[in-house]
Amino acid sequence: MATQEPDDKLISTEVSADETVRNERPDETVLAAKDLDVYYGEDRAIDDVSIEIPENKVTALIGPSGCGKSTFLRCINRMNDQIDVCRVDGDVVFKGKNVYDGDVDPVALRRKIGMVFQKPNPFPKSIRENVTYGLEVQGKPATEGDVERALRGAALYEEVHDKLDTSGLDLSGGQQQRLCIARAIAPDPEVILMDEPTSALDPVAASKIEDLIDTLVEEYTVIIVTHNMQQAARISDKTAVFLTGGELVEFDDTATIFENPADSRVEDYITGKFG
Ligand SMILES: Nc1ncnc2c1ncn2[C@@H]1O[C@H](COP(=O)(O)OP(=O)(O)OP(=O)(O)O)[C@@H](O)[C@H]1O
Repeated sequence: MATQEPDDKLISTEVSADETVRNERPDETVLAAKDLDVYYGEDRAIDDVSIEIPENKVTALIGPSGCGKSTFLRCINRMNDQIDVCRVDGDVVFKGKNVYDGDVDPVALRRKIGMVFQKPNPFPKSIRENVTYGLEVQGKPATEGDVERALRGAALYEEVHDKLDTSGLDLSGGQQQRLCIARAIAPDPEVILMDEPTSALDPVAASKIEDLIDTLVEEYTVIIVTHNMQQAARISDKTAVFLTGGELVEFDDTATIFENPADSRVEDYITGKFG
C-alpha cells in the first residue's frame, strides 16, 4: 500500500554536499522516452510520456498508487517484454538507440540497465555466485577482483568478505538488498533502475541504501520509484510526478517540484490532498 506524507512542510529538500556538486554539473541526457504509451490489453497505463533522464544523477519517479511508475521503469530495460498483455508504443532511446529496435538484445540491454526490486531477491546461491552471475551469463569469467569491486561498490564487502561462499539468503534484508545492488553493478551497467528499493527494509537498512545511492550516482545513473516523498526529496536531483492514468505531469529539479511546482495537481499531491 502507498504511504503518503500529509504535510508538505515536513518535506525537506536540503541537499547534501555531494548533491550540490552534482547539481552544478550540466545535465547530459543518457536516456529519453519519446511519446511513450504502454497498454495492458486495452488499458493504457502510460499516456504519451516524453522525458529526458540526465546522466549521473538520481531521478525519482513519484505519484499515487497505480499511476504507472513501475510500468514506466520496466519499459526502460524491457522488463515489460515478459508480460504477455503488455504493449509499448513510442521510443525509449538509450545512448542514441531505441531499445525497442528489433536488433536490440534485451538480455544485453539489462546488463547495461540493471534493476533492483522492492523485495530483496538474491538467488538461492552463494554470495559470490550472486555477484558473478551477471558476468558469467555473458560468458565472461568473473575474477576475485570483480567480486570485491561489486561488493565494495554496494557497501557490503566489509560485512561479507570472510563468508563469500555462504548463501546470499542467510544475509539480513538490508544486506540482501545490497547484494542485489552488487549483482546489478557487477556487469558494469550505466543505469540502475530501483523499484521502491527500501520499502521492505527497516529504517536503518533503508538509510544505508539511501547513502549508497548517493555514492552510486557518481558512477551510474539512478532512476528510483518511491512512495516516500521525503525519500525522493532527500536523495534525488530530479523528480518526475506521474498522476492517475499514466500521465507525466511535471518533471523538474527536485527542489522545484517540492517547493514550487508549476502544476497545481502536483502541489495537491505533495501536500496530501489526494493520492
Ligand atoms: N501485469 C499487469 N497486467 C495488467 N495490468 C497491469 C499489470 N501491471 C500493472 N498493471 C496496471 O497498470 C497500471 C499501472 O500500474 P503500475 O504498477 O505501473 O503503477 P504504480 O504507479 O507503480 O503503482 P504502485 O505505486 O501501486 O506500485 C495499474 O492500473 C495496474 O493495475
